[in-house]
Amino acid sequence: MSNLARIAITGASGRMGRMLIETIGQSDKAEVTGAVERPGHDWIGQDLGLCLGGAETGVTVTDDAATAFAAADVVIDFTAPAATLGFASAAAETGTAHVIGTTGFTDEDLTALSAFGGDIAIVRAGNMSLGVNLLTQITKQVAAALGPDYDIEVVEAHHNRKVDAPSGTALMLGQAAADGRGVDLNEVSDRGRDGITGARKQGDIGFAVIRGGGIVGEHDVIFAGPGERLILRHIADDRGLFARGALTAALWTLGKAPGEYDMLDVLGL
Ligand SMILES: NC(=O)C1=CN([C@@H]2O[C@H](COP(=O)(O)OP(=O)(O)OC[C@H]3O[C@@H](n4cnc5c(N)ncnc54)[C@H](O)[C@@H]3O)[C@@H](O)[C@H]2O)C=CC1
Ligand SMILES: O=C(O)C1=N[C@H](C(=O)O)C[C@H](O)C1
Repeated sequence: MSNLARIAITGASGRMGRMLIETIGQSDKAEVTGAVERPGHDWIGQDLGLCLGGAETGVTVTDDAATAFAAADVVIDFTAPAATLGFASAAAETGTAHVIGTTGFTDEDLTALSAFGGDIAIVRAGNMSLGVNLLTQITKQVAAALGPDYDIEVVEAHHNRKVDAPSGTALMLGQAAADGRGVDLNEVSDRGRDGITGARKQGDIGFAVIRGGGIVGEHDVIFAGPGERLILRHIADDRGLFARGALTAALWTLGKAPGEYDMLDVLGL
């Protein structure tokens, strides 16, 4: 019997699904034992390896999440909010830990997800990279140090296939800035400017969004103050960055008590 952690991948054919399968394939600590796609997808019923243009793996792509999860130690899920809510319910039923990279949740979705943290270990982060999670800590520190005459703006850029905005990462950075200032992000965030907007309101945290080409993910936190600007920047060069973070999180969940965790817990930041 193998000592490898058994991992089920949802959204197996997606950009992140493929990257996760490649990353886990190179790991000596884990193996892909399940692959889930949405009902009606071409890959359902086919061998995962053949779908990816490689050798047969013995893993059949399925739309039956519960069966795939029951045979896994942990699920890694980068799909879409509605799908992830369903997967959290299935993972809670099968007692399988759930690593969530999906972004674009509403506050109601997040409340619903929280309930499953009573049954299983859930790690959720809008960005699984070490650099961004470190940047949230730095952003909080800088926001706490600078007064309200430093305007905070979060600018993010992503590829033209991304469906949610602002990005999960931008929201993490905005939350960190709000935490640093001791304010409620919902009360100060300015997420859409168009037309005669009036002057900027002091204390707001603004978000701006760029979509184009194949940009993997870029984030700036700008502190624009009297006579100077401080800009904190993260650039992701390669999606493998997120997949490696997700695998680290998946291995970290093994033996963990039920609860809601994030990458700061995983990385010990
Ligand atoms: N937290 C992080 O570090 C990162 C998060 N993301 C997030 O991950 C998510 C996915 O991103 P991509 O892979 O670029 O998107 P994608 O569109 O390439 O892939 C999504 C996959 O999910 C599948 N899917 C959708 N509904 C499903 C269902 N009900 N059952 C099974 N499969 C289903 C789709 O068929 C598709 O294969 C997005 O929310 C994105 O923002 C992406 C990169 C890094
Ligand atoms: O959709 C993406 O691609 C990414 N999504 C995440 C986000 O919304 O922040 C993380 C990363 O920036 C790539």
